[in-house]
Amino acid sequence: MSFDLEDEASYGVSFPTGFEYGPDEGDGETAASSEVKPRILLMGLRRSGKSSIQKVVFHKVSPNETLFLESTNKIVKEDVTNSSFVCFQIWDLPGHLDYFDSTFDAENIFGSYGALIFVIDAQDDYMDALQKLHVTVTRVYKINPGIKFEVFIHKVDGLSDDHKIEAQRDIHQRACDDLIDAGLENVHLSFYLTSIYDHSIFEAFSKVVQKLIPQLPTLENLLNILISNSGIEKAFLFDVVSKIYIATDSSPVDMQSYELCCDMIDVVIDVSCIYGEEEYWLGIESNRSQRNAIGRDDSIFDTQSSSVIKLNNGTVLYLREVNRYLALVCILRVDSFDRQGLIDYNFLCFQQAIQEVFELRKKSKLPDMAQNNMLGNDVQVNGLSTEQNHVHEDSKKASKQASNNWARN
Ligand SMILES: Nc1nc2c(ncn2[C@@H]2O[C@H](COP(=O)(O)OP(=O)(O)OP(=O)(O)O)[C@@H](O)[C@H]2O)c(=O)[nH]1
Repeated sequence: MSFDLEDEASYGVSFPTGFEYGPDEGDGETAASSEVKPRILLMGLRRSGKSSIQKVVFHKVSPNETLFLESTNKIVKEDVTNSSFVCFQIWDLPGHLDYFDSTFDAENIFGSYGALIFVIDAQDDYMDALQKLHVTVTRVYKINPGIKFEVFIHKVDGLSDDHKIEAQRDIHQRACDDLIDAGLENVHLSFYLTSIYDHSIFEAFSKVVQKLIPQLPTLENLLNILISNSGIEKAFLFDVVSKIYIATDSSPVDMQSYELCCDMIDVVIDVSCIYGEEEYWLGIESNRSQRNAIGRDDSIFDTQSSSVIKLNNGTVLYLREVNRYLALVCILRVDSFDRQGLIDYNFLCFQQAIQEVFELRKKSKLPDMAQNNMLGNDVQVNGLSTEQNHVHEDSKKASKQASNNWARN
């Protein structure tokens, strides 16, 4: 598939300042800094790939550069505060330590609202990893029954398709059997096949992060309204820096569409680095340095910016910035794009609705929620805590108000 790039004017591109995570404009204290953030814990045996995952997804390190990463020796904590919807901490927990030992405060490590990602090296003998997974899940579940357990069957790039499916089936079966034997049949584990060498790691991380966003149903709903009124086939709301999609419409996601949208973000970032700011375009050495260079000056940020890529199969990729960190990437037929005015109008309604949901989030009480989880008192309704349900109900109202104005296709 070849890219038919439109003229340079359509690359009115601009991306976040700094390409580093930080509080959103106008957030002040409220959204990012003052609250207890959900926590994503990366666990697994030594050399299973935990640090590599974090580096590739959140630091734009290329997969090959992880080959010689040194073993992590202590818990490494990092804040990811990239938009009002996606604020969390990632903790990389080295594989050789026993966190249930009295030297660690397990209640503190595992007691927060969030997810535990257990990474299993699928290229290695995974029996020890399964044993460790079992011990971890049983202990952590006692401390924090609200935590989400996610299992990454990792490094699958080295396996044939048949092998991948067989590994997933076998690991799933064994892990669930062990839990049933321990009387923990209600504990839910989600499994993902991942590799840092393709988009699967971004896809899996997207799904993990989405589970931590209480407004997800509202965002999905807004995207559904947007695509049905605008003749769009598929739309993703991306966190641009990490290429995690924080929401999509409710039609199924096919990997190829997701990859295309990720590639578009890469193209747009690269072009904006080259043409967005004169002083940088000569000095660019690699993708990474481009990304680091991109936001040293606020001047390349412009909320009006957008990009169009026409593919030679009659499909158009359309990207619009929603706010400093989020971008909407849509896939549509070229004839639907004839009505770009309507799409742009509906996009403004969508942006407005997102803004309102975003305002509501600032008023939410995540610290209380995290506290409740820590004590194991949280009441869960439909997988959302009561506090999350309030946020969801309020944001549903906001999105409904904003979406009344949308134009029909
Ligand atoms: N083939 C392949 N190798 C990977 C993948 N992810 C990580 N690796 C390699 O696995 C090795 C170990 O990765 P690390 O990220 O250091 O592992 P870790 O789990 O953080 O290890 P500790 O810090 O010792 O707990 C590195 O050489 C990585 O390049 C993957 O998806 N595929």
